[in-house]
Amino acid sequence: MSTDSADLELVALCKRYGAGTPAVDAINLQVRAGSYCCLLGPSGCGKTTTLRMIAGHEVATEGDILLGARNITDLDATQRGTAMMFQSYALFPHLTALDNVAFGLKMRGVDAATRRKRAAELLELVAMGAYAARKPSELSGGQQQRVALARALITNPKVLLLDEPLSALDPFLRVKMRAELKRWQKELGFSFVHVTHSQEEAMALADQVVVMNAGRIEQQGTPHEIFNAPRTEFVARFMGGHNVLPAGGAKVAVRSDRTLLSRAGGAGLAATVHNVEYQGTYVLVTLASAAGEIAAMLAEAAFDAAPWSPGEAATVSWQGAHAHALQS
Ligand SMILES: Nc1ncnc2c1ncn2[C@@H]1O[C@H](COP(=O)(O)OP(=O)(O)OP(=O)(O)O)[C@@H](O)[C@H]1O
Repeated sequence: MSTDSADLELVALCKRYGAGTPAVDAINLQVRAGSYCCLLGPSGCGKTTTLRMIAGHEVATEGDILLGARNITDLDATQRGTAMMFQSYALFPHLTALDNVAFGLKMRGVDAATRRKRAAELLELVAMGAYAARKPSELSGGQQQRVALARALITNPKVLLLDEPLSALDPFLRVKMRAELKRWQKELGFSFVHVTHSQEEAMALADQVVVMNAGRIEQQGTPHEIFNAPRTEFVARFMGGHNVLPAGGAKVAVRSDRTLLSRAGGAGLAATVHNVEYQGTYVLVTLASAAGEIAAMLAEAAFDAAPWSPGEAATVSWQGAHAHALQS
């Protein structure tokens, strides 16, 4: 399998469907060759439109898409060096796994013997050689995903584009296939650009997380950077696991497992416990305060040593080093 990945770059890329707010608003993004990038954001933020412009399924209104040394903005989808894997895998129900995989080469005019040989090699690569003669309805969700991956790989892409590839799977299989996708990406050595609305999925998979909001990139970085130093209130709230709290006329984000509760009063925010939820390793204590709802994740042993009950008054505080100033 060739692994000639290339850097992907989006330069001031825009998509407007009509008057009003653009679906994608002049985004700049670099995805390094051989890396796993997740486009993450709520419904309607423009992530699918961005992916479809990279794939050539949607025309860019303005801006450029560069792949290695080539400007692919206006090229036909089949000429770009990208391949797409869809949410429902989009396998043809009446074709066998082998013919589904071979299909991409048929479209490119490759002769039948060559395309079947190549398709068989790719099915072996994804450990599906034994299922070559089966139709999609005779395969499990995970097996269909592997066939879809082999089908995307047959055109030798430099970048694989994945649109919510795990959302059709049940939660158990989703976690299993997530690990498999990551392994394939490392083994194949080329870039994956994966659209998801799941924070957990992006954190588990990505080298680079790109958080989008209303057509713009709100923040990008490693999962660790995004989770530990959210730059805006949107990112802190969207990633979860943080409280957004007032501090000196500005707002800061503090992780809920670093939010401290005391009965002694002193410096901090006055709050009232309104719910206590046992979660195993942690106990989640939610409180009402003038700054809105606050969540504190207390280690089980700490909670057991001094339990909290609904209705109790508490003072919420945090260490300065654990607070991240947020841009408005
Ligand atoms: N063909 C279209 N015509 C008009 N507007 C569109 C079209 N496709 C998308 N949009 C609009 O562009 C914006 C971005 O849509 P997009 O599908 O990229 O969002 P998304 O982040 O992928 O959301 P989701 O997670 O729901 O798929 C939305 O406001 C959407 O309504």
